[in-house]
Amino acid sequence: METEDTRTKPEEERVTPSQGLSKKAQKRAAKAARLHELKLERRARERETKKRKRQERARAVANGECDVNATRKRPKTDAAGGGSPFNARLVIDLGFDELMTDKEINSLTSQLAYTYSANRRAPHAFSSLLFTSINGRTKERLDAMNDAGYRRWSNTEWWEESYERIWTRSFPPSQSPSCEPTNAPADSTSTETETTADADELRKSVVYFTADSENEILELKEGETYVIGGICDHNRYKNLCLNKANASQIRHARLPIGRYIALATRKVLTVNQVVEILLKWVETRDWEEAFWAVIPKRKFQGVERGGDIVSDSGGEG
Ligand SMILES: C[S@@+](CC[C@H](N)C(=O)[O-])C[C@H]1O[C@@H](n2cnc3c(N)ncnc32)[C@H](O)[C@@H]1O
Repeated sequence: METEDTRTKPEEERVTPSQGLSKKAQKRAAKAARLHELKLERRARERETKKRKRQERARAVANGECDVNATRKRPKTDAAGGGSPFNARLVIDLGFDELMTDKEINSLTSQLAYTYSANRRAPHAFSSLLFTSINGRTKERLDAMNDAGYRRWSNTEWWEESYERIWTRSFPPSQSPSCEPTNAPADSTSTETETTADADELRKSVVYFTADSENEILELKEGETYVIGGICDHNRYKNLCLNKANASQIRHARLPIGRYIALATRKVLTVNQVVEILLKWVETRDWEEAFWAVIPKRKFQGVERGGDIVSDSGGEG
C-alpha cells in the first residue's frame, strides 16, 4: 500500500519496498555497479599486462639479451646518476677471449652490461668507461645481444687495441684503432707518438686490479686509470692479470677486502661486482660500506655488522 509520501513524489523517485530505493537511486546504483565492474576488469587487464611484461623482462635478462637494471625506471635527474662524475678512467680489458668457454663468454657479456648500467646510474660515475681488445666471440656475443645494444651505450669507448695504447698511442689515423661504436678520444687522430717521458707519465697513472696482487689499494684518485680484467674464468687462471700487469710494467693492486671482512669463499669477484664496489667507494669513501653493499652475503663468514644479520641475499659471485 502506497503511503502519502510516495504518492506525492514522481514515479522514478518512489521507493520500491523490496529494495528501499527510489527508481532514480536504483539507476544510480546500477550505473555505479557497472562502473565498478569495468574498473575491476581494467585493473585485471593492467595486472595481466604488468605480469606479461615482467615475464618478458625476466626471460630477456635470463637470455642475456638485456641488463636487469637497464629496464628499470631511472630516477629523474639531469645527469644519469645525478651527481658530478669522478674524473678517472675505468678500463675493462677484454683481451682474454680465447681463454673462456662459450658459457663464460655469455656470463662475461652480461657482466659488461651490468657494468655499464652501474656506472650510468651511479651518483658519481667514472668519467670515462673504456672497453679494450674487443674481439672474437666476446664481440660476436655482444653483437648478437639485444640487437647489438652495446653500440648505443652512451659515453663508452670501444677499442680493438689493448689498453697499452693509452700510453703508447702510436697509431696513425689511417689505421683507426677503434671498431664500432667508438667515441674515440679527442687526440686519437694524432700522428705523434708520445715522448718517452709522457708515455711513462701516463703508464704510471694506470693500475691493474687483480686479487692476486700483494698490494692493497687504499684510495682511488682522480686522473688515474683503473683496469679490470674482462674475464670470467672461475679462478682457473691464477696470476693471469698479475702477469699481464707486470708485462705491461704498470702498477697492480687488489681490493682491501681482508681488512674489513672475512669471506667464507675466495676473494675473487666478478667484473661488475668490482666496478660496483669502486663506484660505491667513490660515493661513500668507505671501503667497508662498499663491500657490504656489493659482495653477496653468502660469501661472508657468518659475521654480523652493526646488528645486521647476515643472510643469503647475494647474486652470482
Ligand atoms: C673473475 S676476475 C678474473 C680472475 C683472473 N684469474 C685474474 O687473473 O684476475 C675478474 C677481474 O675482476 C677484478 N677482481 C676480482 N676480484 C678482485 C679483487 N679481490 N681485487 C682486485 N680486483 C679484483 C680483476 O681485475 C679481475 O681480473
